[in-house]
Amino acid sequence: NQPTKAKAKYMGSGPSGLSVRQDSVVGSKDSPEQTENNEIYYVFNQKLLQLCDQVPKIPKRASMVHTLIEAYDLLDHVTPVSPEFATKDELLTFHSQEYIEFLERVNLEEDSEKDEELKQQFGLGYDCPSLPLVYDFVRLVAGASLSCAKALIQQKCRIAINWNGGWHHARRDEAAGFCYVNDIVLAILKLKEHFNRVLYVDLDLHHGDAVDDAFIFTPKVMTVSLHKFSPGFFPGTGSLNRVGGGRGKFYTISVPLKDGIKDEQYSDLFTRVIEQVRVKFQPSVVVVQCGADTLSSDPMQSFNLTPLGVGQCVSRVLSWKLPTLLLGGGGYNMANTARCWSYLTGLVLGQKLPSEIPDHEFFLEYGPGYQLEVCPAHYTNYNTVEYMETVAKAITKNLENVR
Ligand SMILES: CC1(C)CN(C2CCCC2)C(=O)N1c1ccccc1/C=C/C(=O)NO
Ligand SMILES: [Zn+2]
Repeated sequence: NQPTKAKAKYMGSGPSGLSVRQDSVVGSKDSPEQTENNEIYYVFNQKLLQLCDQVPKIPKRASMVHTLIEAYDLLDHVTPVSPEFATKDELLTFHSQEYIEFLERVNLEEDSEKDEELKQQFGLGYDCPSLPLVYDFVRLVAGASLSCAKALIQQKCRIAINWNGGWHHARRDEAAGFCYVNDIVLAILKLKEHFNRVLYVDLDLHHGDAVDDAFIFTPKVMTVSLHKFSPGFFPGTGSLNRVGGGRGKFYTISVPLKDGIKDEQYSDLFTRVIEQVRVKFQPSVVVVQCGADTLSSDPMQSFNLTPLGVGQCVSRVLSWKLPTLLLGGGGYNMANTARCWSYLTGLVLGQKLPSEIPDHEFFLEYGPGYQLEVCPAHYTNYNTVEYMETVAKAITKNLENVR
């Protein structure tokens, strides 16, 4: 029961070229407006998939994730919700007017030489190639994460999922690190209006720098980021002594790791840190960025995790039974990213998925084994026991200053 295709009505070309009225229907087509109070909101529509499929470096990833989840019959157990476009005002709660109006203007341009230096100024260029319909993409990605935040606030669900969100590097006034809009900051700002203490957990290979920066001075949002930290590795921030500042000091937790870490060591450290965070911070809502570029066969070739390791961390957070928002993020081995996020969706539903990849449009991408499981690679693990102890002890010490 997919949401019917959002009935987009093009009302002639406005200033941005396309002004679309989005009648998003909630729930299934045969029960419009009806939303059984299901526990799990799953946000998507065809427009969002189409826009995300076009993002370079992750071609068709959005559709691969969605169709694998559908092929495993998981959509029958969630409430599929078609997201609204974020309004310009909603985008402006974090992003600058100049940046947003720039995206609005270049939305329709082909990749012309025009505005070239302007594009550079706003981060479009190398790490963030110009996207066709970039403004529509930004508004719908942000709208999807905001739809999740609103559903959690209105208690329409306890868990909300947007696998097309999680763009943690986007800055207030520029695209960065392949992120064009910071849907995470927008969602947290919305959640913060109704929840006292928001916990943000970033499991992506990369440090969630722009989310950290957005909340570095407030004790209302605690950010915990596990990431690769090594000379020259993007974004270069997230060292152990990055603890936040002002009234927010010690409410930023950085967990810097080395290449080669595997499921057990990763989830053990995560558990040690996050259980202390839970006791000290007592979050009222949790946002988890589940970037899958930590998996063993990701082109990043850095960490050596499998979906089981990521799942152990997500399960730990879900066991707290708090309102929880799950987001996507990095992940450049498309099939393994789809495997990971399908596995996590099954986890949320308490469903064990069969190992055989079900037949569906992208079946051949899962060869030669056509299995759900991801095998660890034979990487050297540079995270010694001593190093892990040092990290855990430093974080414990910092957390003594909280509460
Ligand atoms: C352009 C991509 C995103 C792709 N890529 C690899 C993977 C596969 C081919 C090269 C990168 O290193 N990228 C980046 C380049 C510059 C800055 C940031 C990133 C990635 C950020 C990220 O994942 N944050 O969570
Ligand atoms: Zn990443």
